[in-house]
Amino acid sequence: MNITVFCSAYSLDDRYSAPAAEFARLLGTGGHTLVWGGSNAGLMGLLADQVKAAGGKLVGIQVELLKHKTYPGADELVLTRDLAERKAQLLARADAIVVLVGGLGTLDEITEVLELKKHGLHDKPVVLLDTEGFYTGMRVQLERMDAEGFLPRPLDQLIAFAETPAEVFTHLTTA
Ligand SMILES: CC(C)=CCNc1ncnc2c1ncn2[C@@H]1O[C@H](COP(=O)(O)O)[C@@H](O)[C@H]1O
Repeated sequence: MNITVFCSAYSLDDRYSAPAAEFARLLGTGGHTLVWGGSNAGLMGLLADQVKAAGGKLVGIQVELLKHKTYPGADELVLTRDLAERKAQLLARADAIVVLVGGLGTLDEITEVLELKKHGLHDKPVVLLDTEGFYTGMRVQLERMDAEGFLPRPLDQLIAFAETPAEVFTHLTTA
């Protein structure tokens, strides 16, 4: 399976980096391909190292403006002109999307993927790994949208929430 992953480009402490590394190992040992932003920075670089060490493949979708941060060992590297084209490629190359902890870049990516899914423009599984309750606030917001009529489809058809890396793969195999 080609799994597109959105996550932080910053180095984070063990509470966040250990579950990300475990997720990456499961992805690699499961024989999957990591499709990601193609960066060597922070959690993105750690993810790529762990997937590679576990025998998985790497497809990087990097953007021209950040090409100096490109991960050197990807099996395939795509260079896009701008962030919009990169987001389109990250989605196009995915069989499923997994979201780990991240900042504004991650929020931008997950919002676009959910908005397109809302409109029926794709129907790929989206799983959010909610490490350390990092996404509690976003989940509360999404559940309120769901409960009060702001979404055309039930929330659980748009996104699944996992608390552990193993649970992410349970969602992906039953999706
Ligand atoms: C100087 C530095 C840290 C460079 C970061 N270099 C980057 N290289 C590739 N993709 C990125 C980069 N920064 C953000 N992104 C995109 O935005 C997300 C991370 O942004 P953030 O840290 O969540 O907000 C990633 O999923 C990725 O697709």
